[in-house]
Amino acid sequence: MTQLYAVRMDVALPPDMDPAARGDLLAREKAYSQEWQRSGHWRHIWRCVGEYANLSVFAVESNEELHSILWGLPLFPHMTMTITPLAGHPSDIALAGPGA
Ligand SMILES: O=C(O)C[C@H]1C=CC(=O)O1
Repeated sequence: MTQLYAVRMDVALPPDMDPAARGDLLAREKAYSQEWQRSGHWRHIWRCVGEYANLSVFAVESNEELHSILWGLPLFPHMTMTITPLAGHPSDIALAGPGA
């Protein structure tokens, strides 16, 4: 069964990182992220205003699958992550039947 997770990723790159290496890393990160978005596993990605951070929603089959996707991020060694498993909310009108 598909499970939803909110993942906040905070990025901290070394300030003295070589600009070419930084550019290559970010290009690989973008390609990897967009591949998982196209597959439907990475449902949303939002920039956290004023921060080098994003808030993303993943749809995966297991903790292990999410771990594998996150572990593969080229930026993973430079990220701190906060992961929140999501459950349906009883007040969500999208989950209620007609007339509820
Ligand atoms: O910019 C970021 O938030 C970090 C990272 C996550 C996906 C991506 O393309 O970059």
